[in-house]
Amino acid sequence: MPGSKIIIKLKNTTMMKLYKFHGAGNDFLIADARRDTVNLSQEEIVHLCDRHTGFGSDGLMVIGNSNDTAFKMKFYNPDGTSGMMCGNGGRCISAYAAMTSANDERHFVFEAPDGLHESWIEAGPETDALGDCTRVVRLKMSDVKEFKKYDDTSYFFNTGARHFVTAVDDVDHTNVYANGRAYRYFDTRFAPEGVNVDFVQVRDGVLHVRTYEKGVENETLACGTGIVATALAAYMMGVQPESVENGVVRYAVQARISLLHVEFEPEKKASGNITFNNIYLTGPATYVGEIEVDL
Ligand SMILES: N[C@@H](CCC[C@H](N)C(=O)O)C(=O)O
Repeated sequence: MPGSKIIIKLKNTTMMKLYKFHGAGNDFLIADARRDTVNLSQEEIVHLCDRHTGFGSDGLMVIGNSNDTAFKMKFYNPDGTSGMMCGNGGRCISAYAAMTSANDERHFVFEAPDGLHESWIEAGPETDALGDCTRVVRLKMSDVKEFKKYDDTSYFFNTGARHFVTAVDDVDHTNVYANGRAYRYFDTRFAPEGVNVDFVQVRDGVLHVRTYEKGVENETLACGTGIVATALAAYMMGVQPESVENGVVRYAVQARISLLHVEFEPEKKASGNITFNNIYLTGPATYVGEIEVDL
């Protein structure tokens, strides 16, 4: 298997492997319940994801067997909360499924918290000088049937996870941590669950986005459901897409360290409502290495 390998044996008992991936810098630990017995408590998830006292990640996923699809994905935030979709997680778990498949499979249908998803390995695997191994993964997201407009530059979308998207004049100098926390914790519009917050600025036809993620309670380097929400909001704000072909709208979205693409088909209903169908998120998913733990 390509990628660097770190084996950490804490005690000499039964071990569970965890695979470290990142999707555009949004990093995850993956446990494989198809092979190992995975029975993690919330406390253990919080510990594993902790950047100081654990291994560190923006979330943990469990890949499991499914009766009807290639696999089942369960996602946990680093605070142990779950029940939502994770876009970059969906791309990373697809890269992991490809990496562990017998015949280098490149297309998957899988179950996730918000329903069925389909993914394709579009390019790779390509190993870099550090031994990290990247695949370009295209992920079909759930259609979005409803959203909320607050004003011309701010929208709420549920793209599998809850997102508030707001346009800013200078995203590089936006205080994502302070402003994100203010919306997440103190804005009654999003209570009691809270919200992820995406700050976007359009520059040279590209959406530059920075996201405060709830559950991480900080800025992450990218957030897949947030990148999708940002592209849908940009469409509603009248931002010129990178292309429109046969009804398919495409935006380029620059997260902190990677460029991703979002495609979708907007549909205007007789009621005047707009829905977003056939939404795809495409970007890199990188295998970093594996660790072996006992808890
Ligand atoms: N990073 C994820 C989103 C994870 C869920 C989010 N933190 C929440 O609590 O809603 C992505 O790539 O979509």
